[in-house]
Amino acid sequence: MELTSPVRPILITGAGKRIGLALARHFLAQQHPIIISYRTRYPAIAELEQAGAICLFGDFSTNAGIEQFALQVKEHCNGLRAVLHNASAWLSESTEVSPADTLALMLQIHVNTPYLLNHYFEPLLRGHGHASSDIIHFTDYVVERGSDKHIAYAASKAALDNMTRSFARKLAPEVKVNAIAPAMIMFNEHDDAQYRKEALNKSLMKVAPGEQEIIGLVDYLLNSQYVTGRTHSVDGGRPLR
Ligand SMILES: NC(=O)C1=CN([C@@H]2O[C@H](COP(=O)(O)OP(=O)(O)OC[C@H]3O[C@@H](n4cnc5c(N)ncnc54)[C@H](OP(=O)(O)O)[C@@H]3O)[C@@H](O)[C@H]2O)C=CC1
Ligand SMILES: Nc1nc2c(c(=O)[nH]1)N=C([C@H](O)[C@@H](O)CO)CN2
Repeated sequence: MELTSPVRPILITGAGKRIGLALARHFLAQQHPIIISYRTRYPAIAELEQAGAICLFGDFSTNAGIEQFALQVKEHCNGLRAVLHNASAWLSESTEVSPADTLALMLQIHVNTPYLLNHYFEPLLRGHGHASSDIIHFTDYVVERGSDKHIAYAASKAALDNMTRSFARKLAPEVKVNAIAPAMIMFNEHDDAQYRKEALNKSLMKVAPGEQEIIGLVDYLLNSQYVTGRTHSVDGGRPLR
């Protein structure tokens, strides 16, 4: 993509699989330029490259890795339409990883990464007019109720939720900043039948809706001229169970 492309790309982190990949395919289908980060080079990365996406390696486990990715992005564009902070790891407390390391890993991907990338990309998001750019933080339903098995994960997502309001105040009115707080959207391959049954029973709607539910909300937020600083739940009525 030419640096002078009139259409600013949408940046999606962690877009090699699942929700991030579905978002990447969605915007490519709309002929909107995208830049994605990947850590593992899944087969889908080649598909995205062939479809015209700029796919950049990004390992956010260190601050140096975050900076390296940000500098690569700046070499490929002189403006951004949106930054979708999708990259995440759903770590539970376990005997294999110490509590200190679990907390550090969760804070690194869910706090350090969006915090630093928002600062690196501010100049690329600003300067394009009123409500012309967006940041979307992907948080989680557990921000509002906690989790006894994913304590560090929930705490890090709660920090990300708070940063939504801070960055909304800092960057308005040029840049809107919102959070999407999903509950069960899609299972992981290793989820067994019993887990799936129990997980579906936790919401009123009793389904795992899939990526399209998130895509529709992202499109709504990108098209809004007014909505900012808010967390948008996608939880099937789970709080009401
Ligand atoms: N799926 C669901 O039902 C729910 C999802 N969410 C949130 O929605 C978002 C998307 O969910 P989902 O698609 O399931 O996400 P995944 O768990 O599939 O992870 C998304 C991507 O994040 C990347 N990633 C993880 N750690 C790092 C890192 N240190 N550096 C760079 N990339 C990294 C992974 O790369 P790699 O594969 O190479 O490790 C992966 O491709 C997440 O923020 C998640 O927390 C919230 C609630 C429910
Ligand atoms: N990074 C991820 N975060 C989360 C995932 C996931 O697969 N990757 N999955 C969930 C669950 O679906 C949970 O919402 C079920 O109650 C949460 N976060």
